[in-house]
Amino acid sequence: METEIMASQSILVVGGAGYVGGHTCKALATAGFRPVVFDNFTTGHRDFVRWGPVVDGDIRDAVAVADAIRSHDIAAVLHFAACAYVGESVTDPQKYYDNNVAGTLSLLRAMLNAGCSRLVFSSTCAIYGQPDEVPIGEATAPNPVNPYGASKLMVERILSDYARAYDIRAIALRYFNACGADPDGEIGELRDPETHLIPRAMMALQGYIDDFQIFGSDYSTADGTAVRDYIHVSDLADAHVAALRRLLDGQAGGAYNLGTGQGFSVKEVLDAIAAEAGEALPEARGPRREGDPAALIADARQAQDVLGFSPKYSDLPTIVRTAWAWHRRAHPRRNAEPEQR
Ligand SMILES: NC(=O)c1ccc[n+]([C@@H]2O[C@H](COP(=O)([O-])OP(=O)(O)OC[C@H]3O[C@@H](n4cnc5c(N)ncnc54)[C@H](O)[C@@H]3O)[C@@H](O)[C@H]2O)c1
Ligand SMILES: O=c1ccn([C@@H]2O[C@H](COP(=O)(O)OP(=O)(O)O[C@H]3O[C@H](CO)[C@H](O)[C@H](O)[C@H]3O)[C@@H](O)[C@H]2O)c(=O)[nH]1
Repeated sequence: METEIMASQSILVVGGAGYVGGHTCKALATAGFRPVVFDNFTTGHRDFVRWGPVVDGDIRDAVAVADAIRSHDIAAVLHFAACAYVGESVTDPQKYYDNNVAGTLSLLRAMLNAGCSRLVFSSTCAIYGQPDEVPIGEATAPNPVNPYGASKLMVERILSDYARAYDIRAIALRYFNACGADPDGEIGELRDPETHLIPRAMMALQGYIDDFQIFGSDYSTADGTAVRDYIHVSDLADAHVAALRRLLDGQAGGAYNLGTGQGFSVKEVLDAIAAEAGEALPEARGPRREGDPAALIADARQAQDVLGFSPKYSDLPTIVRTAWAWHRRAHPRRNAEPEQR
């Protein structure tokens, strides 16, 4: 019998030069797909593009996206492109609704024009706002408390309306706290400015910031600091491959939480970082950051059941070890000698 050799399918990874998109390109290549990055490099990194070709472009340019889909014979789109700073979304909502919502409408127009109908979308636990109960299941009523979360919820709504009306099938993946770095050390988390707990703590250890603080010690949690569900970026990447396969198999779209179901407090995360680095962090405690809920923990059983989601790297020591290995390279220690005044 003749064996049919399938050419590897090309997947357009919009925002593929960023943190989660970059790791997902590696997972796609490992799984036998050909990732084609489409990115405007506002927050992305050229040296994160390692597993396939790149098209420089903006998702708000529907003609450029449609051209990329046609010229690379794209089978499906993974959509990571967005602005993703919660605080900035409050002070500059226009930027968020323009890039995240209008940008996605433009991307969808390009997909419809070019005949590409499968999409995996990066959503977030921010769509839930400040829910009263954890763990948070997908049926929890969404109630975003900032324009970033609102923009992601709007896109989810658009995707379900488009799925009903047009030939579009989409899976939204609602990540909780993405963290860690590629276990092989190829890429990691690199932003400017950096607002996230783990990279900020590591930048403080390496002498890059001197204002690191624990935001709030008076939450109703075991040690008073806020609790989050930290999910390793490589596990997120694998979940994207699983969601993609489901869509390419012709199965239904939907929305799935991605987390571990286990929460760690800020204090517990910092203790794990100190243990890995062999060095204590400054114990500076500041006020709560506005809009931060006390605890966000995922109920990710639907992702386990439907996508076979089974995190491999999301134990706290592995998260911290991979992040620290990357950060020491991205931010070599500086200011070893205290400045003379
Ligand atoms: N990092 C997290 O903890 C987290 C949690 C939940 C959801 N998300 C979502 O996951 C996605 C990826 O997040 P990330 O942390 O990797 O962010 P990131 O900033 O590292 O990546 C975003 C990428 O999209 C590109 N981009 C932005 N706007 C674009 C546009 N108009 N056209 C083309 N490219 C554009 C950027 O240059 C960058 O490469 C985002 O949609 C974010 O909202 C992230
Ligand atoms: O310097 C810091 C930075 C953060 N924190 C605390 O650490 C916890 C985690 O904060 P991150 O900024 O790392 O993450 P968030 O939980 O705020 O953000 C996550 O959820 C957001 C929605 O609420 C977005 O989806 C975002 O992309 C995602 O990382 C929070 O309690 C925060 O107050 C500190 O104590 N000090």
